[in-house]
Amino acid sequence: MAPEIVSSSSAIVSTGLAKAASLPSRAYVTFLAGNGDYVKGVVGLAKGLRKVKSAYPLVVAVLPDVPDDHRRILVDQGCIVREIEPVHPPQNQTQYAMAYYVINYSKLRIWEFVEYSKMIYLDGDIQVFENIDHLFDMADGYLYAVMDCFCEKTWSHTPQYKIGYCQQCPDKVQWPEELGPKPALYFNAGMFVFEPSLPTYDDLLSTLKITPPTPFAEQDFLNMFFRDVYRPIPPIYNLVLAMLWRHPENIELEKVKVVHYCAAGSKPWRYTGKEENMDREDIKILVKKWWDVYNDETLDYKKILASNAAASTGGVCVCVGVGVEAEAKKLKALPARYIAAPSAA
Ligand SMILES: O=c1ccn([C@@H]2O[C@H](COP(=O)(O)OP(=O)(O)O)[C@@H](O)[C@H]2O)c(=O)[nH]1
Ligand SMILES: OC[C@H]1O[C@H](O[C@@H]2[C@@H](O)[C@H](O)[C@@H](O)[C@H](O)[C@@H]2O)[C@H](O)[C@@H](O)[C@H]1O
Ligand SMILES: [Mn+2]
Repeated sequence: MAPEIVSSSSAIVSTGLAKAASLPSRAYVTFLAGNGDYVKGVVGLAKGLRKVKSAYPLVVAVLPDVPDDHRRILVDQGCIVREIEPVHPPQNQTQYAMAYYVINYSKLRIWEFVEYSKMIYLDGDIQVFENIDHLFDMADGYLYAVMDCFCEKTWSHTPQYKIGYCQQCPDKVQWPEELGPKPALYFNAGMFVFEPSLPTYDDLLSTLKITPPTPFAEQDFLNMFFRDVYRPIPPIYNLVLAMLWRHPENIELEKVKVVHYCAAGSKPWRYTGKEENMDREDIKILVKKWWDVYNDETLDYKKILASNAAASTGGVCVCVGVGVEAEAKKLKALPARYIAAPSAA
């Protein structure tokens, strides 16, 4: 039987708490497809956000093919599970950089989550090691994201790769005039700060219908669509791992807050250390850091619920869920009606 989709209770808590304290309704959001092992990435992300005491919940946009047991796991970790319909790009002969990228167009559904005024999208293969809630306070009207790197083989189809040009070091190889204007700044779509909006959502989907797909699928499309409102933020907010060997001069690892395990072979839950660059000491440290959070049972939502319930006295708020406990502390005790716990399936 499908688990109770928690958005009813946790959303009440998060929006209820927001209304109670007139906090803007904000949330982190990630995307989960299939019945494979990416669910481990999302569990790790939920626990990571809890460890850094984020004040906002984690919404998980799941495709219909995400099985009930995986949804239950996410609900039990305090996530707000929202089912979305897939988004299919126009029929095409495009060779995607990775064949599975075609499912990533479904990320576009998150612009429809207008119960939130601002959201931070994070891929399921991302971990947040330091609190980034302050990014929600950046000016409205823009899409904020970290610039990508064009130096990996995944970019070998592009002119910039062929001439050795990368926006991370624009002076190393000058962009030749004969290739036309220099490419606009290009962001990695594994992490971005955005504002859900129905007009934008409708515009995204109608524009997609007439846009021939390209190798980086929805990432290319989002860069084209938001080109005029994209604002770069520092790489500490989305360390694309390839930066460690492609542009080490741009990275101060000890200052990095968010790590994106997107390099081939770097997904912690699949890590063998055998692929190129995966035997680097910094990669081994980052993979261990991910596992330390994933295996930390004190970060399990259910354990927090149980210890809160034991500690709570009548009338004191037991507001839990990814992020709301921090919010609850801020708001002091609220009437017991804000007790949040996933309703039984
Ligand atoms: O089988 C899959 C493949 C991808 N994803 C989601 O789509 C995102 C983008 O894919 P991925 O991170 O593998 O792309 P990369 O950043 O490595 O290019 C993942 O982080 C997941 O959130 C998923 O849920 N299941
Ligand atoms: O569907 C396209 C994907 O494109 C991006 O991943 C790429 C990109 O970062 C390249 O620059 C790297 O070389 C490559 O390794 C990495 O996989 C996003 O991380 C992902 O969320 C998703 O949008
Ligand atoms: Mn990713």
